[in-house]
Amino acid sequence: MTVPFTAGQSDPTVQPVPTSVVEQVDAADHTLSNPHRAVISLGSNLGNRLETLQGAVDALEDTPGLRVKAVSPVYETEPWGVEPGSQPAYFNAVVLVKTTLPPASLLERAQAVEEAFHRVRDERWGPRTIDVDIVAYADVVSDDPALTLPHPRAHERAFVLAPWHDVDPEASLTGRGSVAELLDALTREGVEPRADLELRLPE
Ligand SMILES: Nc1ncnc2c1ncn2[C@@H]1O[C@H](COP(=O)(O)OP(=O)(O)OP(=O)(O)O)[C@@H](O)[C@H]1O
Ligand SMILES: Nc1nc2c(c(=O)[nH]1)N=C(CO)CN2
Repeated sequence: MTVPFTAGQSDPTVQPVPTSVVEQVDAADHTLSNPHRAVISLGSNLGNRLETLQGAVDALEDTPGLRVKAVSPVYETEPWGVEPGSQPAYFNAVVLVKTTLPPASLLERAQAVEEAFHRVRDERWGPRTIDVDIVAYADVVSDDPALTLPHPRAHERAFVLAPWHDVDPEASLTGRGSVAELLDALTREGVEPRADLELRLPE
């Protein structure tokens, strides 16, 4: 007669799992069952800007583990950080999402969406068909250059804060203060709402 091993007792093939591994698995499980809010900024100043922004919203919604909860109005904005008149005007918008993806996977997905719209990277702040930036992910603060959170320049960009404020007037940017106050401190010149245009919230 074979006597089965009693779990956790004398089976020599069962090795103890290190506490660090248990903690990592628990953290991953927690993330999976606990969606986080994230704020994503979209910008386009080449090609059919509205169509591209809508394509990016739809591609985000098609991401497993991500739901788009809100889409902001569209703004037409002067290019920020470059010589005036050197680039076409942008369309900008912000989307609020809930996601079970960890921050690094969300960035990967954002970059895949940029690639799908043939975003070319040559000069810093060069014109682009689409830019997908992670403005904030829950209350995560990170100075990792590959993914800095919140986005290190979001607090000084009215083209991010104005649409974000429209969809979440109570929002705050971790470590910086309320979006409403940050926006008050900036000029809105060159950041014009385009009430004649609209992005659809995917069904
Ligand atoms: N919060 C963030 N969102 C998106 N990319 C980030 C973030 N933090 C760091 N990065 C890194 O920044 C790198 C450059 O990104 P990108 O080319 O989109 O910059 P940019 O949009 O031209 O400028 P900016 O960062 O000022 O918006 C990316 O490869 C990415 O790894
Ligand atoms: N108006 C505007 N200016 C920019 C934008 C943008 O989305 N809108 N994105 C940049 C790099 O992320 C640099 N400058």
